[in-house]
Amino acid sequence: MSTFHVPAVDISAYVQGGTPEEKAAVAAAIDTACREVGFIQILGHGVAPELADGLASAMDDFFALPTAEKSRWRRPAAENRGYTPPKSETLALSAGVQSETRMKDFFEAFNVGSSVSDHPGAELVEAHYAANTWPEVPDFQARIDAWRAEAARVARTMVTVFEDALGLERGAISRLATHPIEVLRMNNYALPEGTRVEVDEDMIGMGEHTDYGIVTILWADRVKGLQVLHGGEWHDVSPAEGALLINLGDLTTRLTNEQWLSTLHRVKPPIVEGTIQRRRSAAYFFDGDAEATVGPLPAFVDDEHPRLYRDVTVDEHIAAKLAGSRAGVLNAAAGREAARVLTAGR
Ligand SMILES: O=C(O)CCC(=O)C(=O)O
Ligand SMILES: [Fe+2]
Repeated sequence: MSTFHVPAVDISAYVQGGTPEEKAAVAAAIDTACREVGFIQILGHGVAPELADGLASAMDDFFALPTAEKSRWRRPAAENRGYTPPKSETLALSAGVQSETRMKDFFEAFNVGSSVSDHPGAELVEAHYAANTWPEVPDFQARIDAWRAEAARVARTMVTVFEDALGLERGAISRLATHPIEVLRMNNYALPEGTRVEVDEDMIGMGEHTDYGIVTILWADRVKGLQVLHGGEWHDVSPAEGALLINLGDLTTRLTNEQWLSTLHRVKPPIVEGTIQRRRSAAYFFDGDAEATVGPLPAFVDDEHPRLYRDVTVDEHIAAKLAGSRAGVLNAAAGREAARVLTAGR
């Protein structure tokens, strides 16, 4: 393929308190990366490597359990929590793309997120803040919560960088996230031992989609499989040692009136000796307050740049996306994302 690279940006000036000049250089690099790619490797994020080890080992412990045990932790499609067995979700439907021939995505996942009890006193659209359930795996919750807290910190730092990079006043985006919908989706891409894969045509770990919210903080192991769409072609991405990937979600596309685009991505783990090579990732989605209204910010609308999106609540937007991925209802409101998918090669 081509010489595509995911840009790498060291954000330590924002993490450790750099000079205004150092911060301006980071913000400028993020602006370029967001305009050109929308997927970035972040260095200098300050997350201790042991926390990533803890996350990965917690995932290994859970996904190694027998299917019947894992299935005890299934939750209704309307609650984005708990265990998702393989082939129960179809991410392409969240992006408004119908896929008639292809089987459902083969990833399995375990989801946790912020709950009503995390926001005492706030008036919440409760459907987005369901309680977590925790499997009986020793230290599972402690390992996951330690990661989640740091992912949340990095997400908030990125929002500050975004505000600077876009020339917005502080708070222009963060005011939309005072009690944000947050989900950590831990993904395991594996087929039962001995499953032979003869044709890879329809074999998709996770279908093409854009993430839904403001920003995603993505930990991934270094097995290939993640692909991003750039310049009409799919490109493999794996993070450098110690880097975290971040990518823009659709709410940021809407806020910036497409100055910055949420990047389409999908997962096709490698086939080695006739079977899928196991791969793991954990996506932390930072999605904004459910009742907040999101539309193009005034700074991005003028005669040459008419509004491309009507105002929506985060609730409305996320619910339509989740109905696509989790409940199989094609998201008719994702016309602009679907158009981008359809112009891409498969
Ligand atoms: O597995 C990956 O690297 C990406 C996962 C992803 O895109 C998601 O969970 O939304
Ligand atoms: Fe994603």
